[in-house]
Amino acid sequence: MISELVISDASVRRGGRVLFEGLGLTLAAGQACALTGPNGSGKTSLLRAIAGLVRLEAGEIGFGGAEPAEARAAAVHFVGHQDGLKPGRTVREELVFWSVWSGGTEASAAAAAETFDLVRLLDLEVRRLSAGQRRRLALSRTAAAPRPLWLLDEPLSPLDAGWRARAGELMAGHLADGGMIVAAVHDPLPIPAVALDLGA
Ligand SMILES: Nc1ncnc2c1ncn2[C@@H]1O[C@H](COP(=O)(O)OP(=O)(O)OP(=O)(O)O)[C@@H](O)[C@H]1O
Repeated sequence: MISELVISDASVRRGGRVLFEGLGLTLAAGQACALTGPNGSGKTSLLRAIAGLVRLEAGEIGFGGAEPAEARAAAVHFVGHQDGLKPGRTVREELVFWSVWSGGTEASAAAAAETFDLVRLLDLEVRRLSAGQRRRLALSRTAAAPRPLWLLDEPLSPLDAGWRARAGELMAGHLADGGMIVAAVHDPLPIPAVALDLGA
């Protein structure tokens, strides 16, 4: 279990351009960060750097003393903007795959399907889902296996008003349980969050 995320003096370069430098962020258990900034300012790149998928040019990302590779493998859910779902799998196959892969079980996958109202869609191929249903399926990974740090890239954008509110409740519940969230957003997050603006 990790209980802290500390980013210090971080810089990331992509395509020959420095996206940000000298960036710092400290999150404790129970805290969220709303990452904002114009298109191309580096929000996704920062989430990917926290997940270990993009190399920092300078600086450090620490997980409260845990070994970074282990923390990333066992304590982080990354729900990307491109949600990484396989179009030819059924919702059930996708949910069970991600659940077992991230340390959950078939039973926790079934519970996640209930939580995200996916039960009637379980036999449908992912390619047939609407944008909001796809996002609910991607977000259901967070319920299928408990992991303390959620990295969410525009988690609410395709969701309707009811699901935005429900996602806010689920995020608030995660924070109340001592979890942490870093979410890249263009609209305000429906939970209290530290603001980090890459466009500032
Ligand atoms: N693999 C790559 N090679 C070259 N440039 C890249 C690569 N990945 C991202 N970039 C560039 O880095 C910049 C930041 O991209 P990023 O996706 O992090 O921005 P963002 O703030 O999430 O944008 P948006 O709000 O549009 O989602 C963009 O100019 C993008 O073209």
